[in-house]
Amino acid sequence: MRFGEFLKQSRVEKGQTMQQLSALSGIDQALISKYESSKRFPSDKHLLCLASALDVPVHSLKKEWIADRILQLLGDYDDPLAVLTLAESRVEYLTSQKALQLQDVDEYTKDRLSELDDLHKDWTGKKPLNALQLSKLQEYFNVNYTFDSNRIEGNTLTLQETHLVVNEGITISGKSMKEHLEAINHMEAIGFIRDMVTGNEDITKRNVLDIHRLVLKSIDKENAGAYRKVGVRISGSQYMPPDALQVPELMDDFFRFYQEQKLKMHPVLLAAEMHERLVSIHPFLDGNGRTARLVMNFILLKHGYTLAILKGDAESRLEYYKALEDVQLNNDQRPFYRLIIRKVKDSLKEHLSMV
Ligand SMILES: Nc1ncnc2c1ncn2[C@@H]1O[C@H](COP(=O)(O)OP(=O)(O)OP(=O)(O)O)[C@@H](O)[C@H]1O
Repeated sequence: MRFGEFLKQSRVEKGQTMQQLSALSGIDQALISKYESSKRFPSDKHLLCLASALDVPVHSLKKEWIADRILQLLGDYDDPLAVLTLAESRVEYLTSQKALQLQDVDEYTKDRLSELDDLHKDWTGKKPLNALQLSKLQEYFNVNYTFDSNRIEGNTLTLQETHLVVNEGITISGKSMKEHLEAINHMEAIGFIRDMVTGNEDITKRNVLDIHRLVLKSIDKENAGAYRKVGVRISGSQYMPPDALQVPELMDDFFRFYQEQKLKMHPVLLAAEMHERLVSIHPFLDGNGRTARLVMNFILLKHGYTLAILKGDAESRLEYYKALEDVQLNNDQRPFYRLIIRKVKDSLKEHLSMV
């Protein structure tokens, strides 16, 4: 049934003439006639007026209306089912985000969080560290973090080589310019998120784009700091990131979610959640993982935690990807939360052992 037929049926069932519906809804009778013959589609405002005049729930009218608009959009496109399948996967993703609601945290995760809270207290108790000690610690963890984050992405610089490139300015023979730039850029991006913390800044569209711009600086000028305009696939994964057209809106949701949750969620879960949401939207052509890990670490640092480092060896990478897929395909956040909690714990313990 088309929207117009549905409208007409609802009117006839109520025993109303078109004239009566016009009087009750305040919509011109000629226009109602066009709606009923599906020659025109009502605006949202007119949908509300019609629903109230006919005493039917607005969502039932809206549902028919949307179905018709989709049909109109598909037109004579030669593979409408492919479009609908794609749209369906997006709907699943959006509903799994539960319109910005979070599923309850399970007992096991709560227990792990409470262990973290104790370690966090111990770490806070060590502050303030003296300036030299602090800069040594930061240098050590910045290099380790850069090494592993870039290794996940396929960079082949070793830990030692990463140190030589970023701290000594040495060029490693046999390694590409891109690999050198990735290391240098990542160090700069860590400096940027640390400055954001010092400057009491927060997650905003501008800051996230700036982080991404730094990650791809001098590597991909065209895409650095810009949302993608084309579709992407994540190799080896069944999960399909959303269509490029949806990226700006999903990113607006991402920032809105942060604003709504930042004072409610446990900071470590918030950091994990923002990480997962960003890589699932996959707003960039490249550099999504590195940017999302930097965003996560910004949130951790902002709340007095230390850098959480996801390792780049094959086994750890697999666990990381599998945990992401559990959220994306099975709507199960637990493995990803637990992975991040474990990484934050390892980092706090290692920091504590060094002071
Ligand atoms: N289902 C998934 N399986 C694997 N990776 C996923 C999945 N969903 C999202 N991702 C993210 O995609 C990232 C890869 O995307 P992209 O190549 O754009 O990022 P990158 O920063 O260039 O590389 P990398 O994150 O590997 O360092 C992964 O690191 C991971 O964070």
